[in-house]
Amino acid sequence: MDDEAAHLKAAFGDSSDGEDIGADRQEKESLGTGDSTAWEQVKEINGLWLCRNFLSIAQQSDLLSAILDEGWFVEECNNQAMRFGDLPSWAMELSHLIHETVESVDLSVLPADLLWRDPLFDQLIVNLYQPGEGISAHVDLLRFEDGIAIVSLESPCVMRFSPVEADEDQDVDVLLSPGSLILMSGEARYRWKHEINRKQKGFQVWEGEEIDQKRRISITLRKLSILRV
Ligand SMILES: O=C(O)CCC(=O)C(=O)O
Ligand SMILES: [Fe+2]
Repeated sequence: MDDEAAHLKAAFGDSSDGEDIGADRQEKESLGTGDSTAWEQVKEINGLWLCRNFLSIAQQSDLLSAILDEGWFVEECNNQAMRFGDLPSWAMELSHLIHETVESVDLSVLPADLLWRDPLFDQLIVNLYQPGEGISAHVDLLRFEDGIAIVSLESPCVMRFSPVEADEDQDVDVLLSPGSLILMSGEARYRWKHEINRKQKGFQVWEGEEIDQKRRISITLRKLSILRV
C-alpha cells in the first residue's frame, strides 16, 4: 500500500468486519439484452447483477496493462491501491463504459438516480490477490454511497454473499470470472455481506470443480457520500 492509500485507509478505516460462512448456490437467470452483453440477476439478492462478458479479452488485457503500468504493485508487499477524486484515465474510461452498458440495457441493473449522479464514481480501489488471498465478509463502509461496481481480472473466484442478519442457510455464491462486472445496490449493498475466501478448502469450488487459483485483480468503483457517515 502506498503512502496515500495508507493515509486514506487510516482516515477511512477498514471495510472488513469478520466473516460468516455457509454453503449454498443460487440459480441465476440469464437475460439476453439484444446486444452482446448479457446481465444475470442474482435472484436471491435484490440489487445484485452480474455481467459476465462485460470486457472482451482485448479490453481485459488493456486494463490489466494500464493497472500494472501504474507501478502500484512493483513491490510484492503492496496489494492494494486507492484513489479518491480524480481517477486515472483508464478508471474514468471504465466508469464511462459501465454507464454506457447500464444505460443501453432495458433492465434496472442500477437505479436511475445512481446511474445519473455526477460523477458516477469518484473512488477507486484496486486489489491484487495472490493465490490463497481473499477478503473477509463485510458490508462496504457507509461513507460510500449506494451503487458499487466490481470488475474482475485474471483468475476467477467465488464471491460469497451472506445476509447481515445472519441465517446460515442463505449464503449465495457468485462466480466472478475475468472480464465480469457486478453491480450492488440497495439490499445487495446494505443488507448482504460479501467475501472471498481463497484459503479454506471447499470455498473456491464452482460446478463441482475446484478453481485453479492464480493471481486475481479487482477494480472496485464507488462514490463517496456527501454526508460523511
Ligand atoms: O476484490 C473484490 O472483488 C472485492 C473487493 C471488495 O469487496 C472491497 O474492496 O470492498
Ligand atoms: Fe467490498
